[in-house]
Amino acid sequence: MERTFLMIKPDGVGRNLIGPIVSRIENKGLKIVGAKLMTVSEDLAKTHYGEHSERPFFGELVDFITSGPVFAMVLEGENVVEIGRTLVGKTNPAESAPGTIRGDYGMTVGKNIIHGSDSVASAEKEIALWFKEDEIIDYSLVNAAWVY
Ligand SMILES: Nc1ncnc2c1ncn2[C@@H]1O[C@H](COP(=O)(O)OP(=O)(O)OP(=O)(O)O)[C@@H](O)[C@H]1O
Repeated sequence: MERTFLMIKPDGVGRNLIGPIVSRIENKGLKIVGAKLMTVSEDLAKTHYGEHSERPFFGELVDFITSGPVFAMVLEGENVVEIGRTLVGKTNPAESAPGTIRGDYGMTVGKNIIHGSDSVASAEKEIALWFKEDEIIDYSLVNAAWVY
């Protein structure tokens, strides 16, 4: 089954949004197979956002993501990468529709609450970067038959 990586950023954790965001994920029918509250090292931040290393906001982005705890998750489900991105919304909360996480909770691109993998390939890379194999749990949800 497909997996994706979502991470509630320090602004989302600091604004007590872990509960409301996790509720949306569970209500949608996605399965959480990994979850942890953690601090992000500078190395991890730089590797995760490596593709932006030449952008003018890179330093700010690394400072922000290492400024407080994040809540990292691995989610599983059919087509979960695309569904995860839809739940998250567009990068800029101003363009993100109401009903999406960024559309409902965010105001600026620099503090946009949550990250979600943008492709199956990045999801695989990000899961391997953020989670050890034994932190991901394989189990069945009895209500899966009502989702699929
Ligand atoms: N112009 C900007 N100014 C400040 N921060 C920015 C800007 N553009 C992007 N960012 C930050 O860099 C992150 C990565 O940008 P990217 O274009 O990969 O968007 P994304 O894939 O929607 O975001 P994320 O990777 O966090 O899910 C954004 O989520 C945002 O926090």
